[in-house]
Amino acid sequence: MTNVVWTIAGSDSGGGAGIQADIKAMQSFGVHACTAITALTAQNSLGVEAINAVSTDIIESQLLALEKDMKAKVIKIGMLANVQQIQLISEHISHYKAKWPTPPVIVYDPVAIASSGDLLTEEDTVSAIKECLLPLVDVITPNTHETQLLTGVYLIGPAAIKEAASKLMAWGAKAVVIKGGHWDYPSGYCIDYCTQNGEDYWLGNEKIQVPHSHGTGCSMASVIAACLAKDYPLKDAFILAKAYINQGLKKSVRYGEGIGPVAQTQFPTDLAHYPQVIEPGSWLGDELDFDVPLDFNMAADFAACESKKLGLYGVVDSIEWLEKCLQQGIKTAQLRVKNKTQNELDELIAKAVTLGEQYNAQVFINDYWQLAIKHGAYGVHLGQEDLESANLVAIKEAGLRLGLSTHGFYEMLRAHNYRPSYMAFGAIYPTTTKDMTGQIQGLEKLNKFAPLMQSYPTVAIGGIDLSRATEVANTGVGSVAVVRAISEAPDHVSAIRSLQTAINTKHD
Ligand SMILES: Cc1ncc(COP(=O)(O)OP(=O)(O)O)c(N)n1
Ligand SMILES: Cc1ncsc1CCOP(=O)(O)O
Ligand SMILES: [Mg+2]
Repeated sequence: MTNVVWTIAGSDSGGGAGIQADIKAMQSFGVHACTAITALTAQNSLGVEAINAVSTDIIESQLLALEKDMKAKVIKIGMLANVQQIQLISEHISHYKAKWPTPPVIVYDPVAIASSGDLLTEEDTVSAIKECLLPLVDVITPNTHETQLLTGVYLIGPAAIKEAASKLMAWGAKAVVIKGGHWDYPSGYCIDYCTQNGEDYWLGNEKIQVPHSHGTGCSMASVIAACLAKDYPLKDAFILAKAYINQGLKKSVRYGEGIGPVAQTQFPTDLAHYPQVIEPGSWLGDELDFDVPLDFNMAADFAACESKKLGLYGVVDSIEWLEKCLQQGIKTAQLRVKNKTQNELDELIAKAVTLGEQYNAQVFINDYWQLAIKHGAYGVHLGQEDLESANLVAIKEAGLRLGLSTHGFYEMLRAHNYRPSYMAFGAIYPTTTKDMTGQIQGLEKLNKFAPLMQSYPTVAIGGIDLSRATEVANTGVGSVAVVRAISEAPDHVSAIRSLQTAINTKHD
């Protein structure tokens, strides 16, 4: 079942949208696409000439064949041509959710209007969608026209987008992605919105002005489905889908005389295709009426580290261990202490700073940025949650370096807004040092993070030991951060030497 995704959708004879787009987009993200076709549309780049809904019997035969042998981890639903089809699909999905050992995740792209402006579904379908299908949907991905059609909310601004999403969730959808390709708010920009578990995510970039955008909606939903099948969190799937579409728009070419298809490419590896994570205080944040953040929260372009490659990075919880690491020639280290009193912290951090200077090493202080500033530390390491509370302006003005933790693509792009001194990716492997449940990234993702963030010094952390150090370094990440691989080693001197050798050893 791993990585099997079904698409239940209409065929587009022009090859740009529908089933044809879905298969190609899913393929680009390394999942296997199975299909159940709901309509045989006759269309080309100029418009839709016929719809030709497939009978419910024929749809059902496709679903039964797949269910027997190729159960899906994620099911993406696209064009449903009439009420009977909506009812049939809803019945089957209810059955899968109740009976399959692992219930499938349902991504519903409520395809209603083709990019040519033609209606693709009968007009009486909206109430059937709300009553039968939405309660079964994990992620719904309408564009702004479809959102208006389903909710009746006229999308005059961000508050209306949120209101419409709330309606979709009140009808049962667990999460909502509203695709902003047709929105033009603010003018000249493309803004997309996602909401899940009470969190809002907004992405934006300048509109890519190309005529060939046919299939962008289907492709975006398909990439989301594929990424969910690969266990990416929705916010990461959202960002990757948007980057994939941006890349496809830039690479699109003319086929036919009208609106040609978005190009189906590959995993986006160029940062230029990625959208901006919109945060309070940014220009787009202001346009979207985000609450203005505290002044001290807005800072970017932190002091640079000595070199791009930080090498073996020892993360320690005592002054004794810090000195042992520095004595063995480690040049990047972090004092990461928890549960100490203010007086203890003051003394520890002062000592850590002195040791760093003595050994000419880059010693970062985890969490305690005020004391790091007070004692003139080399730098501080902060987590994503600290970004809202730490005085980033004071850290920057004091000339301290800033290292930021990231767990996934969304957090990485968010961290990029601050232009930190280095970017850390974790947890790469399971670890017992810290509870990282649901946040294990693995080597495949690290292989994507490191080149995307190649303008920064990069650090990998979490579960790295001698047996894994070389494969981690081979991703191109410039530093390997470890806790237990040093502190729990029977002989820390030889452990440090072996780790140093392992991360400097490239093999194919
Ligand atoms: C190099 C490096 N990367 C990540 C972390 C984790 O920092 P944070 O998210 O602030 O979590 P805690 O360490 O405070 O538990 C780190 N410390 N160092
Ligand atoms: C602090 C931290 N942040 C992400 S994983 C981790 C702990 C890494 O410890 P270890 O190297 O022992 O797995
Ligand atoms: Mg921290």
